[in-house]
Amino acid sequence: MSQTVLEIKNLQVAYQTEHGEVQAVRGIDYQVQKGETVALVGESGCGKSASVKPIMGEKEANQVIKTGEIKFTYQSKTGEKTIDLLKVNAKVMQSQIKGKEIAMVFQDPMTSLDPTMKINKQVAEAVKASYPDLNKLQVKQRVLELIATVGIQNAEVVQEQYPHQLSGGMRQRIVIAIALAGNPSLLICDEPTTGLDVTIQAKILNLIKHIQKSRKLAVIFITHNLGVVANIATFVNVMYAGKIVETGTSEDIFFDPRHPYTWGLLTAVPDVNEQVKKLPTIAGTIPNLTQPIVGDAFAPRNNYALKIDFEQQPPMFRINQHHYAATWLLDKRAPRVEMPALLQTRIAKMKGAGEADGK
Ligand SMILES: Nc1ncnc2c1ncn2[C@@H]1O[C@H](COP(=O)(O)OP(=O)(O)OP(=O)(O)O)[C@@H](O)[C@H]1O
Repeated sequence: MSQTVLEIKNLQVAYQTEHGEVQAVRGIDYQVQKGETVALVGESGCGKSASVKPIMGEKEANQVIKTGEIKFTYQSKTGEKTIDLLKVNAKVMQSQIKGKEIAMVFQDPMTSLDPTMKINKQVAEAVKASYPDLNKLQVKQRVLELIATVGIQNAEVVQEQYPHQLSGGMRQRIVIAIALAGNPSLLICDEPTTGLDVTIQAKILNLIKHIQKSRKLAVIFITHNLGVVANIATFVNVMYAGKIVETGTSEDIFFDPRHPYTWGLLTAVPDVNEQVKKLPTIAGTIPNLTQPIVGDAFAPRNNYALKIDFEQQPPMFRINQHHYAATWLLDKRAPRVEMPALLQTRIAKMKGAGEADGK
């Protein structure tokens, strides 16, 4: 039986600026179940972070929640509880939810770690914040356990070091240990591997996958690089200009993508087997979100756009029970359009490799 940990309904977030109101999140809906990883993927500025900050109760002075619900279900001291995170007061958020039930791992570990404090002290603070009744020895043991949980073998040595003495990958492991200190039910990872070199990136991704599986965590994984989530996401939500434009399982998105924006993102993922001098990028830029958007926000950059794309917002067309895409190309009146040849070749190769592996 699946258990819904997070349910977001019609979330709309704007920012007030001197140039007008930026409609950063224009109505998104999705759920995260226990033991699932949901990826939010899209170019910079498409609203990934803006849609996730309200989950953590983060509120910039110019942020306005236009409407929506963020239902979070967790085990409180008195049993299972469902709350709307948009309605929880800041004190409860700080004392009971943030860093405890919901934890976050950011891109740059140095912004999460205190450069002047030894690792053991930083992990211990996180442990004590969630378990104030533990004695000194219990805290010490828990710190070592957490450091070992994130795959650090010489925990005794590492815990005595300062962040600058560790590599980027090790620092990110410590940030993950701190995030796990309160035994959260939801972990939000915001570009956790960006900036790390490819082999370290793969190791951190494996670690997150392992932790997610062994603890049956619900994970939201934010990235601009679709390639990163291929092996860890249960579901992928592709975001563009503040909306989810395609949603499906990893298999749906990687083997049967339907939105031209998803085609663009997939084409931009480097393929180690292809000798491409310059990676194709999606031409053009995201729209100005202070101006009203008519039709499909992606239409001006979409080589496959139909006349109606410039006039009417496409609905989410159903492809299968969990795969939907908002593109007029899926309307039964639309001409038949094939995805770019490069992508077709890649998918055929991936399918071939999968079959050869017996998958
Ligand atoms: N505090 C703010 N004030 C004004 N505009 C903001 C603020 N934060 C975000 N925005 C705008 O909201 C839109 C969505 O930004 P957001 O940071 O959510 O995008 P993102 O997809 O997370 O991008 P990135 O990958 O670069 O973090 C962008 O147009 C951005 O400029």
